[in-house]
Amino acid sequence: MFLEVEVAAQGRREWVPAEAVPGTPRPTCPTWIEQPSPRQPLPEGPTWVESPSPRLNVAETSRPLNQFPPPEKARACILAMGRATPPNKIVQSTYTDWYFNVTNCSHKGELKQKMQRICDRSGIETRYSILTDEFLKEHPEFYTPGEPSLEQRNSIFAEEVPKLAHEAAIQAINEWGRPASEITHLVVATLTGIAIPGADVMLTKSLGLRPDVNRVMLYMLGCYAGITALRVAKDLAENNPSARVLICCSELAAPTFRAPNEKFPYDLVGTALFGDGASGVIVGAQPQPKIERPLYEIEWVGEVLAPDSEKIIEGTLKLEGLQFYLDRTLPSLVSKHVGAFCRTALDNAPGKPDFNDIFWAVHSGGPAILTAVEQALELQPEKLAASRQILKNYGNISASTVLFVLDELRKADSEADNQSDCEWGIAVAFGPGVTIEGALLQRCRSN
Ligand SMILES: CC(C)(COP(=O)(O)OP(=O)(O)OC[C@H]1O[C@@H](n2cnc3c(N)ncnc32)[C@H](O)[C@@H]1OP(=O)(O)O)[C@@H](O)C(=O)NCCC(=O)NCCSC(=O)CC(=O)O
Repeated sequence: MFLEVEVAAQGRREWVPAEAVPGTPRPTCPTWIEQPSPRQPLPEGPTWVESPSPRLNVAETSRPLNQFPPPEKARACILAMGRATPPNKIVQSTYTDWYFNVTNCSHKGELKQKMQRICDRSGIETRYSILTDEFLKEHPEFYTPGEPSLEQRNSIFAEEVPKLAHEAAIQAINEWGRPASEITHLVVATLTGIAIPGADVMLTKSLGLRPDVNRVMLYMLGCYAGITALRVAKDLAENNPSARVLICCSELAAPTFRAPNEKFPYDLVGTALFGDGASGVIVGAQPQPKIERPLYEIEWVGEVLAPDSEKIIEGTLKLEGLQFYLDRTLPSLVSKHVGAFCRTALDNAPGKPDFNDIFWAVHSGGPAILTAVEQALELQPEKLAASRQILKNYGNISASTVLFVLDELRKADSEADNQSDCEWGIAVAFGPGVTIEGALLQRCRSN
């Protein structure tokens, strides 16, 4: 315990250990309580009573939770970004025919028309996938109803996830301009399969990182994991002198790929929207002058759970792969809670700017998600141009999406970067929970 005392001779105040101040009672230690011996029957515990959930309104949750570090600490910055996709490009306008054909379901006319309607309204023109004709010929278990495929899927993902992450990481490292051996921490996020050892180990080897690089693996979080990775990287960079954190998000849509089935209409939504892609990001504080060129300073990162929403996005790992349930109410739920969350984030910026005074990197979950955010925040349509462009070119690439949007926004020649005048911005993503996670960023002007 420390007490603030006045140093008499000098008239200033400082913090000293309590025991150094005469007359201060010593803090009492918790007393040891006799426990019943294990042989005695345990006293009956309280029974589990179903209590009404606290029904916290997101707007009412106590904030600020994340106003760390204190201002004198150097903020973490995004120092470089890279992205990668598999070579196989899907053209969305022809996808329905290909999908029903390759899964031997062309006879399911009504379902096929529904899929076509979803694809037409998806806002997507192209996306990327490891699933080619040749691949699916070799792996009929991916679409044969009732055929177990978890083992095959996992062994394929164990190779493909780090492979894609490697490409994105190499781009980021090249842009960063320092050797891979100077990466001190590695944070890897994926929703695609589970491997032991994981993609973090494969990447450490393939990228030539130091064997004592400190690794963190984020499995199965969902689309908000790109921001979670930024949050972890920010903490690591701000609390470890000279740390340089490599983030890799690597996502494939293949875990949920299966033949269309009338019983699971939400499968069609996922199959129409999700694509493959990996993102590499390097984060560090106190950039080295003339070597490192910071892109964004990460001012604040936070997340919040929407109340009573656990069943809105659900994944179930089955022998036939990952079953992903997407409730139709997701866009309206996002719309209900995103405003309070983003206001909290933005209150950390000087002058508390308005939503239309900043740049936006919103997770391109689907056109209905983007419209929900646009309407809830009353954003001018151009504010989500980068998010819509990433959706159009890549689809929803889960955790990588929001990082692709940020990468798009920082490219001065990008069509979507019509917000380069804005100094402050918010990157925000959504996923199971339902979780809203976001970062307040300040654009670095040295670029
Ligand atoms: C799917 C859409 C592109 C469809 O566009 P529109 O809404 O404009 O069109 P629409 O209403 O006519 O819908 C077209 C058809 O899709 C059906 N449909 C829409 N949403 C559905 C759902 N969740 N489950 C089952 N069917 C659904 C409609 O009933 C309709 O069928 P019919 O034509 O037969 O009447 C859009 O609704 C959308 O963007 N939805 C949000 C998708 C989403 O949840 N994304 C987040 C993914 S999760 C994520 O990003 C986070 C994470 O994974 O962690």
